[in-house]
Amino acid sequence: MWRLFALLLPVIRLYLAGLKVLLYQLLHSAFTLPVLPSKSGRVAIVTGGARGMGYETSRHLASLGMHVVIAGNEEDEGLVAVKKIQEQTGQRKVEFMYLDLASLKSVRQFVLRFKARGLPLHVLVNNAGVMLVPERKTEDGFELHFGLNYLGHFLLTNLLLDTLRSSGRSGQCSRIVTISSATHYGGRLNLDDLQGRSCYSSHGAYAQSKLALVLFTYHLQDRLCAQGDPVTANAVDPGMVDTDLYENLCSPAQLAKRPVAKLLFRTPAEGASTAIYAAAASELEGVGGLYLYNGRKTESSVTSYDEQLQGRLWKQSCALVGLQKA
Ligand SMILES: NC(=O)c1ccc[n+]([C@@H]2O[C@H](COP(=O)([O-])OP(=O)(O)OC[C@H]3O[C@@H](n4cnc5c(N)ncnc54)[C@H](O)[C@@H]3O)[C@@H](O)[C@H]2O)c1
Repeated sequence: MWRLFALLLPVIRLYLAGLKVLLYQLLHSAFTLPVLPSKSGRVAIVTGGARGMGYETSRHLASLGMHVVIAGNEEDEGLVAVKKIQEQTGQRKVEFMYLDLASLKSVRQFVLRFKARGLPLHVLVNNAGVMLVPERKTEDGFELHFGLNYLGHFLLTNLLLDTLRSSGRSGQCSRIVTISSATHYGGRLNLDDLQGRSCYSSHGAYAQSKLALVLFTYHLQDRLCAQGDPVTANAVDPGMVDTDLYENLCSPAQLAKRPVAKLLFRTPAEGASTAIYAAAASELEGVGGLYLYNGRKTESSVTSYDEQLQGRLWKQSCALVGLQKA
């Protein structure tokens, strides 16, 4: 009985968070991006930039003149996306680089290849993600949602920090934009069981990974501030958006989702607008540590502001990915 309850609770929490977002989307129109300044000569990496919101983010940043690196694990899809963006925006400096966030080795290799190019880095969009995948492990043995959505981005960001730092300056900070989700409000972070071994729930695992990304963003911003680095870190909640992310919903939920998505979900372009805003808006110059939803600063969950938890998660994450400095 207790086990059934423990399994159902994360499902209920996730669907409640979803319902709240749908209600909001029913009553409010999508955030409209203001005209953004040219970003010619600047470089961005967008993880999972080949489809969904990542594609829209890559396309928009390229249209602002940025050199965009789409970092993803599906090469064919990535190359098609590059071609489409080049044709639509006229920006030739759009490229695909292989990155599998479910492999720490791949993350390290990606960073080495990127750094070997000698390019600066002004914007890192931690966008890639998976949701509700049946229990699976990453190459390194981590629960997939935690390992890919969170730990992969944790390592990627940390390894790219020196380049972000040296590419930014006062008045023109480099920016880290990390895509979280409203599901983080229902997320629970169990530092003694981050891999969900005691009672696995894909719903709980997804929500936990998205909560971990908010905790990470706030702690990262504090560290950047303390060191006086010209880099900012913000978290973005895109709302509910009609993308392939929902492909792992069970069949009845898929059937129910289709008409609801048509009516109430945002399009990928609408969903990406807050991430693009965080990456490029002049109003956000030098501003970090925010949770942005529908183009505005919003309160994230009470747990996400727990500084002790942020610090403990950071330390544990360093140990898990093999980073020396905690
Ligand atoms: N769609 C929504 O309603 C919604 C709501 C809240 C948050 N989000 C978040 O938005 C982000 C983008 O999702 P989306 O909705 O555009 O979905 P999507 O499925 O269209 O895009 C996900 C991207 O992640 C990439 N990816 C998956 N596994 C990867 C791996 N191992 N290595 C590298 N890249 C990998 C995919 O190739 C794809 O490009 C995700 O982080 C998701 O959690 C989405």
